[in-house]
Amino acid sequence: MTEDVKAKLSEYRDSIDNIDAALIYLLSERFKVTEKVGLFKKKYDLPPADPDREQRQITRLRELAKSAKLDPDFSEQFINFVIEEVIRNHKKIRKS
Ligand SMILES: O=C(O)C(=O)C[C@]1(C(=O)O)C=C[C@@H](O)C=C1
Repeated sequence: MTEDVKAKLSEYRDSIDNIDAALIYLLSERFKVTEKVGLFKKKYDLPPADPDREQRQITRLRELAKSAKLDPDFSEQFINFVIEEVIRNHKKIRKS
């Protein structure tokens, strides 16, 4: 690798590191809110999962992904992955 190539790759990676940090902070904020939702659902005896809400989120995010030139299937997989973890947390809170 030439010095120029190394420098360019390092520049791209610095940018990736910043974006990854932003994603972690955003996810952390999302999970702080969903923890409140979990406690709220426990208090009012609401079910951990709401499939209708999930479907609306998926539809909305797929549209947003298209306009952002991101793969809508990837976006759907990503939000499903996050929601799965939220539901697991809601169930834990419910049992606590
Ligand atoms: O909106 C809710 O009811 C939530 O519990 C939050 C959330 C989400 O993470 O977005 C999680 C589980 C539900 O199935 C739907 C959405």
